[in-house]
Amino acid sequence: MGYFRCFLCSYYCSCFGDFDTAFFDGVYILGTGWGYCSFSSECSFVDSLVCYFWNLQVKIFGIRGCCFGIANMILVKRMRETLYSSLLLQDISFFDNETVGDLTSRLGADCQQVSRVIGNDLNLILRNVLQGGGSLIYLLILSWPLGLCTLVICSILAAVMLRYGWYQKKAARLIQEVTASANDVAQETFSLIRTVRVYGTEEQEHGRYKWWLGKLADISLRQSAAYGFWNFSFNSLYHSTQVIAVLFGGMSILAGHITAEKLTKFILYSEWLIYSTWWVGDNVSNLMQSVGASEKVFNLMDLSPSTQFIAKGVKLQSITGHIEFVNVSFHYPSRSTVSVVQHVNFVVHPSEVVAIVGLSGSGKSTLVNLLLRLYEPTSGQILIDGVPLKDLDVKWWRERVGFVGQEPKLFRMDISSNIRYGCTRDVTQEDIEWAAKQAYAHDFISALPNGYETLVDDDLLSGGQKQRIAIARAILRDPKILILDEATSALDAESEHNVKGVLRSVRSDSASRRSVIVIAHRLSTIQAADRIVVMDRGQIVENGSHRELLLKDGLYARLTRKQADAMA
Ligand SMILES: Nc1ncnc2c1ncn2[C@@H]1O[C@H](COP(=O)(O)OP(=O)(O)OP(=O)(O)O)[C@@H](O)[C@H]1O
Repeated sequence: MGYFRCFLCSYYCSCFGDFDTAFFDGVYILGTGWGYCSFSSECSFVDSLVCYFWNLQVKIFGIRGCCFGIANMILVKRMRETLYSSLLLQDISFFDNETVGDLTSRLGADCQQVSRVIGNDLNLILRNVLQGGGSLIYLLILSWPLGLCTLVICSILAAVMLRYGWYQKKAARLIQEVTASANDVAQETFSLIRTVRVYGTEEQEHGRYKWWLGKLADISLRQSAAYGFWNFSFNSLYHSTQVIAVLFGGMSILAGHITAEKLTKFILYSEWLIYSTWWVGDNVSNLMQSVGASEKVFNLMDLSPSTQFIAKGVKLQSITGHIEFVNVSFHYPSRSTVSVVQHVNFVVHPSEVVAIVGLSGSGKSTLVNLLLRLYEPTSGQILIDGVPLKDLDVKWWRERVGFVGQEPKLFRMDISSNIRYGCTRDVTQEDIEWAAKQAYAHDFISALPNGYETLVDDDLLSGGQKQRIAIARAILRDPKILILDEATSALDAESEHNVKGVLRSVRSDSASRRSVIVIAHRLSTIQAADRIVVMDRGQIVENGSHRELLLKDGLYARLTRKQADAMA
């Protein structure tokens, strides 16, 4: 019996808390964090030794903490992975509505919050519920009227805590939104630091960030006030249990209903109970905070991927490069009332070079976005070799398209890796250098201290150098369809002339010739195109060769004259 009691006591001590002193039905245990078990009159030496090792085992190996830690680590890793891949597979229009700061906050701080729930809060809640439950049972056994009084006080405490937890959840959500907005401001300012410096808007940017920090401080202030109220409630209720215990317990002793020893035990256990309630409440409010923080994370994780990635599309045996826009209209999802492209019809024949020109904002890049399937037409369709583009396997299609955009972006990696980026075939260093030579990038790359191994990012090279690397990237893919959206605007005239010749056909045999769509504002550079499509306010207004369009004397002729006048 002594062994059993001693075992229970030490197990209780080791599992439910690091108590300095614990009473259990007359057995006096000196328990510390290491589960040191003292000898009592009822425990034999062997009993105490077994209990001691049991405690040691629980504490040293920290089975419970270790399990929670591992579960937490696995879960957070999976969460981050799932969230990241869920975001990567969203439609481009999703990113039009979300900010980078917000998404990175979700991946970083928010996932960390969830980790805290799993690793700490749940663990502590479990421990304290067990400890509080044990104390309550023992209190009721000691004296049920006093036990019930303590239970009522704990219930009030629990009610205050629930309210406090609800408030914390709301505050956490607000804090997250405001933090994400502050992050956005900082991210934007640092990425546009050159513009900020040139326009001298450091103070203005500081003010913008400070405004969000002020909002954050405001919410935190209210959170602190709520915490103060909560703490006050706890202290008042905690002391009232002691007052009740001493008052009624003292009267019961005088009446001879309970002994002084029982009252001492009662006070100690009621302290345990109320502290357990406090801990549970505190952890539940943390849990609520984390739930508030993780709600958006879970919503984002639940998003289904873009239909492009779900649908199993057609992979053609070969592709000639015949592109046809059939009555295509489109509006961006974020501006559903503004039609950006209206009833567009035109054809690009295999190996043809077609230039798209027009005033700024007339919808040229939008046509390219549709061809790349970054967005789907609102009506009409695009046919590739007679097959609707939306029926093609999106990965297969993109592997066959080379694209150089207006402002090429480089990844923070070496130049070789940047040129190789997205290339699905095996390429050697010679292939990379060959592509760089074609793009007239080899000379400047070789002049860099580490040559092709030089680490670059979006800020470390000139606009023209970045364009050359992006062109080399496109050339290396050897695509059947090449799209150049102001791809050579930052090159000097000579390089532009040379690069354009290369882009039209990297190899001279006709099998390797490609269809090229080129968008350019500098009209002198597209005169040699097989055909020129002229756009105005989302519609095609002219279509023909340079000579034919000049004879028409329409928008194209007007634009050409204006550019010639400006040069003069
Ligand atoms: N992601 C977007 N969301 C909403 N509207 C957009 C988006 N991208 C472009 N637009 C709008 O669509 C219209 C056409 O833009 P687009 O970029 O196609 O013009 P563009 O002819 O290529 O102009 P530029 O010659 O200046 O590059 C513009 O009015 C622009 O504001």
